[in-house]
Amino acid sequence: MKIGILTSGGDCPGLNAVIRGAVLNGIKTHNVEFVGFLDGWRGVVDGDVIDLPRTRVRGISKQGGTILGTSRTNPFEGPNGGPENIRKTLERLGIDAVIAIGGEGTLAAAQRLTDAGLKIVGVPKTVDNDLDATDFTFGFDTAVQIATEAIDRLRTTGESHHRCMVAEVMGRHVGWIALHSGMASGAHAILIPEKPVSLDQIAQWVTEARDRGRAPLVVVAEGFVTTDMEAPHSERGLDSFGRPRLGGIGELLAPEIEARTGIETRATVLGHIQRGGVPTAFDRVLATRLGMAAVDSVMDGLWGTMVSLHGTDIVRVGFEKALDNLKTVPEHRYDEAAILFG
Ligand SMILES: Nc1ncnc2c1ncn2[C@@H]1O[C@H](COP(=O)(O)OP(=O)(O)O)[C@@H](O)[C@H]1O
Ligand SMILES: O=P(O)(O)OC[C@H]1O[C@](O)(COP(=O)(O)O)[C@@H](O)[C@@H]1O
Ligand SMILES: [Mg+2]
Repeated sequence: MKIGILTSGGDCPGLNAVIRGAVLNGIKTHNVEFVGFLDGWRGVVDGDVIDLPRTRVRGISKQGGTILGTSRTNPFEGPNGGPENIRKTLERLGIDAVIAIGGEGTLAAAQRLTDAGLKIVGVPKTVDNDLDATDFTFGFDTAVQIATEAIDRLRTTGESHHRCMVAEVMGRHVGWIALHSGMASGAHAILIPEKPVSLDQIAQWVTEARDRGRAPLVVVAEGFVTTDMEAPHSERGLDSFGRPRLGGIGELLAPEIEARTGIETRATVLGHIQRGGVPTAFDRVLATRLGMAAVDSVMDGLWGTMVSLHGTDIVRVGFEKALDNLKTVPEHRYDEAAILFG
């Protein structure tokens, strides 16, 4: 048996650990061969693969990024796209099954291809931690760790200058990274997409913190909107899948906070730093287990399912469960964090 693996959509730390986990379990337990598709669905559509012998995955679980490359190619587009062409390409390459590692876009594509009869198993990937039907995704813990370290640094310079510091973190639709890094770093306000807040409320939290002698710290997710905004702030056009590129809400908030509070305010965007570099031990273990479990799912013929973390167990769930809803920050988690604001 030969399994093809791909990594697709935005990268995040832990992708290589998934690949290694899959290859080692496949070779040691099931005696299967592996190839890797280069650059996500692009490699599937073009039949662009590399062999993945055990030597190729040696020591990679601590490496950030993905040794296979990634892209936002739509597998249904182009002269070689679509299920029939892909089926022929897989047959030509002698590939029996595919493991697709990706987020909601990748899994939506995988679901459509599985519905058309292709043999695909998924591994959930999102640094934002917004996929439903899995408790955590690998990469999230690393992003929170990186963000927390960066915010701790902003804190000391903010304190020296008696400034308000605004740290902007990732989070297109959900505020998990902001919630966790904000709570870990003792933020005086955490602003997330799920909970629009007025500028006056933000200014009040900032003023309260200053009045207690603190240098106010605000953590904001890129997808946050104030109660006066209709859509998340976007100033850099669209990405290759046609979605607005977010980022810049921190710079928008800083002068508003300064005007309302009289406190000198600076904004910092953490950006892709949150997605780069070595994964934490937690993410390496989670990613390795998911990769191993994905191969077991292939051996069991569980097409159209993904492996997922449920408590401390790795379980199997249908793609539709993951795609039905976004995993947003629940009200009670926000309310709990808000006790610490101001
Ligand atoms: N409904 C869909 N049908 C087919 N392909 C899709 C669909 N949604 C997204 N894709 C493709 O899935 C890939 C990854 O999507 P994207 O949302 O960028 O990343 P992620 O998998 O991280 O969510 C892209 O190649 C995109 O073209
Ligand atoms: O710059 P890129 O690659 O378009 O990605 C930016 C986007 O990716 C995200 O990090 C989400 O990625 P995930 O698919 O891993 O959740 C968003 O927070 C951000 O808007
Ligand atoms: Mg996505």
